[in-house]
Amino acid sequence: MWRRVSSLTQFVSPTKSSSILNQVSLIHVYACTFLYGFDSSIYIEDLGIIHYTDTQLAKFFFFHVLSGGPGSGKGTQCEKIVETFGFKHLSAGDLLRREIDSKSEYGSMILNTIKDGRIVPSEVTIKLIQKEMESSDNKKFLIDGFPRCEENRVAFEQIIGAEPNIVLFFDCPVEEMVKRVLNRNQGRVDDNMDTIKKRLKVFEALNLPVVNYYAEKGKLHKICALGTEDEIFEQVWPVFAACKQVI
Ligand SMILES: Nc1ncnc2c1ncn2[C@@H]1O[C@H](COP(=O)(O)OP(=O)(O)OP(=O)(O)O)[C@@H](O)[C@H]1O
Ligand SMILES: Nc1ccn([C@H]2C[C@H](O)[C@@H](COP(=O)(O)O)O2)c(=O)n1
Ligand SMILES: [Mg+2]
Repeated sequence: MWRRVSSLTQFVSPTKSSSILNQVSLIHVYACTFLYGFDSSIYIEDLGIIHYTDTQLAKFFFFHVLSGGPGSGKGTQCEKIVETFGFKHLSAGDLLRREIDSKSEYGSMILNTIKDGRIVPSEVTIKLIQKEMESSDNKKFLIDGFPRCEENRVAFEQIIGAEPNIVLFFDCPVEEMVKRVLNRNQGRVDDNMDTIKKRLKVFEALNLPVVNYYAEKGKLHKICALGTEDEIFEQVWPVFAACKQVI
C-alpha cells in the first residue's frame, strides 16, 4: 500500500548523526520517519518510490516529548493523549523506577540519584528508552520527562539519531507543583519536601535550557498547566489533532 506524503518537514527532523542520512537526502529521511510502521517502501511525490530495508526503517519513528517541572502534570496528560491518539507512552521516571524494582546492576545507583533529586547518567536512561522503542509495535512515542538536561538531549540524538517532532512544555507555578507532588500519594521516594526542593533547582538549572533550545528551533508548544485536567487537555488536544491529520 502506498501513501502520499506532503508537508513533512514541520513534523520530523532527523539529526545529522543519523546513519541513514549519509545515504539518502533529507526529504527521503523525513518521509521515512514519517511513514514508519506502514511500509518498507514509500512513495514520495516528485521523487517516486524509495525502498528501505527493515533494519534501516527500524531507526525511524515519530515522537513527541513532554517536558515540565515535577508535578506539572506530564504523566496525567500522557494518559489522556494515549487514550485519544494512541501513542506509546514512555516515562523516563517510570522506566528508572522499574529498573530499581528489578534490582538490576544500576538499581541502587538509580535509587540514590532519584532520592537526591539528581539526574541519572544519560546512557542508563537512554538504554531503557531505546529498549522500549525497539520492542514496541507502535512507533508513535510519547516520551515523558526526557530529555531533562542538555547531556540527555545530545546523547539521545547521537544514540537514536533523531530529534523529537514536537515538544510540549507544561508551564506550572512552583507552589502548585509542590502542592501536587506532596499530595500525590503514590509512594514515590522523591515526593518529599527535601527532594522536591532539589528537583526544582535541577529543573531550573538543567531542564529549562533544553526547553529553550527546542523553543528556538520552533518545536515548543507551551501549555499553561494550571486548571483542571480537562482544561489542560483542551490545550494539548489541538497539537496532536494537527499531527493526526497527516499521519
Ligand atoms: N490539572 C491538575 N490539577 C490538579 N492536580 C493535578 C492536575 N494534573 C495532575 N494533577 C495531580 O498532580 C500530581 C502530579 O501529576 P503528574 O504525576 O501527572 O505530574 P508529572 O509532571 O508527571 O510529575 P513528575 O515529573 O514528578 O513525574 C498527581 O497526583 C496528579 O493526579
Ligand atoms: N531523564 C530523566 C528522567 C527522570 N530521571 C530521574 C530523576 C527524576 O527526579 C526521577 C523521576 O522522574 P519523573 O517520574 O518525575 O519524570 O527520575 C532522570 O534521572 N532522568
Ligand atoms: Mg510523571
